[in-house]
Amino acid sequence: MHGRFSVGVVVDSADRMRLETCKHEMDIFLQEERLAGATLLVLANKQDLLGSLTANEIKEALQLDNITTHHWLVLGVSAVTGEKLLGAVDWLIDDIAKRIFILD
Ligand SMILES: Nc1nc2c(ncn2[C@@H]2O[C@H](COP(=O)(O)OP(=O)(O)OP(=O)(O)O)[C@@H](O)[C@H]2O)c(=O)[nH]1
Repeated sequence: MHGRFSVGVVVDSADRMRLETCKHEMDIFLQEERLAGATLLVLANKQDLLGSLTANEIKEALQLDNITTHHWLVLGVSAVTGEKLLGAVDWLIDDIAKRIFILD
């Protein structure tokens, strides 16, 4: 099921301390009624920094596998190198396109 929104969350993959807060905030906003059916794009940013958590580790830390109410994708990106940013945009366009219905 697709709702009207795509929600993007940018996570600082080099900041382990903040992940707990991030998970807590996500748990809260995913319960919002207006976001029912919204898709969730998690950008695990700062992949260029040595020692940052991988996209898979971010997925584990945020327990994304437990999210059954929303379609989600986690992508390891870097705002500095541009790594995977195009992939993120592609996914968003694809996701939005699924909501376009042509009535005739
Ligand atoms: N190496 C690297 N630095 C980045 C990346 N994205 C943002 N930054 C830098 O990180 C610094 C802090 O930016 P952010 O973490 O985006 O800022 P923020 O979360 O709004 O601010 P804080 O609350 O202070 O963490 C800035 O100097 C950015 O240029 C990235 O992908 N790689």
